Amino acid sequence: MKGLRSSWPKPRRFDRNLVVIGAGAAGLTASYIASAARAKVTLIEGHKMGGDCLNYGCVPSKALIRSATFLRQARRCKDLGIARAPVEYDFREIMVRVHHVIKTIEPHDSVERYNRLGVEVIHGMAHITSPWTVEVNGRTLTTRAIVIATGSRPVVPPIPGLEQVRYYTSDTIWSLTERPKQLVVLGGGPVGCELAQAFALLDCQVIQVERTGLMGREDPDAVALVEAALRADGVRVLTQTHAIRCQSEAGGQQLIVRHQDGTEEALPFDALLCAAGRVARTEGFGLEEMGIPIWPNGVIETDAWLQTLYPNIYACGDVAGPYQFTHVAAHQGWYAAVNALFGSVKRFKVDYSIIPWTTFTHPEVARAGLSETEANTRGVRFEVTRYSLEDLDRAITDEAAHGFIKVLTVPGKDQILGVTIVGARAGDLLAEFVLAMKHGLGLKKILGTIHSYPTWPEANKYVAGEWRRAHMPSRLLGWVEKYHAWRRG
Ligand SMILES: Cc1cc2nc3c(=O)[nH]c(=O)nc-3n(C[C@H](O)[C@H](O)[C@H](O)COP(=O)(O)OP(=O)(O)OC[C@H]3O[C@@H](n4cnc5c(N)ncnc54)[C@H](O)[C@@H]3O)c2cc1C
Ligand SMILES: NC(=O)c1ccc[n+]([C@@H]2O[C@H](COP(=O)([O-])OP(=O)(O)OC[C@H]3O[C@@H](n4cnc5c(N)ncnc54)[C@H](O)[C@@H]3O)[C@@H](O)[C@H]2O)c1
Repeated sequence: MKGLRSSWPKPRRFDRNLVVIGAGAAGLTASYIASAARAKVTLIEGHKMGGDCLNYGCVPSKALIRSATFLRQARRCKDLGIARAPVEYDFREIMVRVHHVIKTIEPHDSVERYNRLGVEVIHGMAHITSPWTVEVNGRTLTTRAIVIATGSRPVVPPIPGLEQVRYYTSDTIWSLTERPKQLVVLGGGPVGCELAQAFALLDCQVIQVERTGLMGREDPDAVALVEAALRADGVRVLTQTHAIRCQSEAGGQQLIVRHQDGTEEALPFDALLCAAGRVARTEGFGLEEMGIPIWPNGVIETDAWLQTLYPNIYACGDVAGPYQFTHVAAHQGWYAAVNALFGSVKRFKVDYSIIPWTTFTHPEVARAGLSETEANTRGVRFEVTRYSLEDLDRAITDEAAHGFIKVLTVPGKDQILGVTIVGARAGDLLAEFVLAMKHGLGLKKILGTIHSYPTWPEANKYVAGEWRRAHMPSRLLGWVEKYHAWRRG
């Protein structure tokens, strides 16, 4: 390692303790932590502060989903005893609102806010020129350590003819001002499912094409509920279907797909959304020249401390993997900053033990820890406890009594190995399990906690109750029964 670094001249002194490249969730957190620790830190952003999450990802997608959810509720007003709830809307106005939401959140990630926190922010494309130097806007900054937080970009699959048709990615779909009449969504991951459902509710005819199955990482029971909900909202879901080519003719644009049985079909569209995954941004800013290795899945090779090949260059967020979530990027940002600044004294391995995530379809799917499939693949022994949200009072009053909580525990113990929740408020319900798992609290502790009535989190207590019922101390209960009989005389 030392040898590697010695091929570059080391500055005699450094202008900064840390240079962070990229102002998404990972880079913002890393620079915030560094300035809070009184280090001299510069954050370089080549495009928009807030990165993907604010500008093209979580924020616009959740804002769009909110409008779509309102339309679903209005259309199902009879379920709530309301005869008619006519709604009128303009697609353009909904997109205006999406951008308004971005603008409202923008100050949280702004240059002004970070300047106030003590972070120097430079707008420009950074280029790493040595282990201790970064170039931006023709200036060379010297630094003790570097954090790479350059994120990821959407994959555009190599489908013949794609370049000749009107296609969008999550980077560009937010520029729509007119509703596409027919939208083809390519991909059945979280982006594809969330957006296919939202656009269908906004009265687009949506066809979703997925080469395998929807939401491949999730519990099959959860996926079945989401797939049924997508269909009920009007999405034509085509799984095990391959995109063959795009064609543009006088009659319009088409995606030719091949179904599992080998038949081909032409799907007409006026917009096609590529939601086929995201790939780390690793090119064009010095990694190649520095020989920083990339794993076969495209992310920068890092160790348990997020160090790259060069011990003073760290990577975090989507560019480092293994997850692609805002909260994981922020979590890693803390480790990257702390290890970069204090690693020679004490360093911390990133804790990936309990990673939660939620896909914001309707119903939501929320996960932490192992799924049944993962536990089986890894040979982990487990018991399953299930609670149906159909029995939850609050879900019934909300006319949303669908879904379940599934908890995996160590056989004979209440220790939680994993949780999958499907339902209207799954993402919120998950938080209690994440806290329990993180701090080693078992289902008995959740059962012993008062949950206010009638709330959704009561479901967590009820699933713990199901576990308890299945693990009653039968011998003791036999004695207790005899005791009561004796007391009756
Ligand atoms: C549609 C969609 C919905 C999503 N919804 C969710 C969700 O609900 N929940 C969730 O947890 N995650 C969600 N995600 C994923 C989430 O957006 C990402 O995991 C997260 O943004 C990653 O943060 P990051 O800091 O690693 O990268 P980014 O946010 O991509 O930030 C990287 C930044 O680096 C900058 N940059 C790159 N190269 C350079 C350079 N050489 N010099 C200077 N700057 C550079 C880029 O301009 C960018 O601003 C969603 C993603 C999409 C696409
Ligand atoms: N709620 C959330 O937390 C949330 C929401 C959206 C995105 N994200 C993050 O963003 C990342 C990217 O999401 P994504 O959905 O784009 O990616 P993904 O990798 O999760 O899913 C992409 C899907 O597209 C399919 N696919 C790829 N090429 C295809 C082709 N040519 N034809 C048909 N299907 C094809 C794949 O089989 C896969 O199922 C995810 O990893 C996720 O972590 C998170």
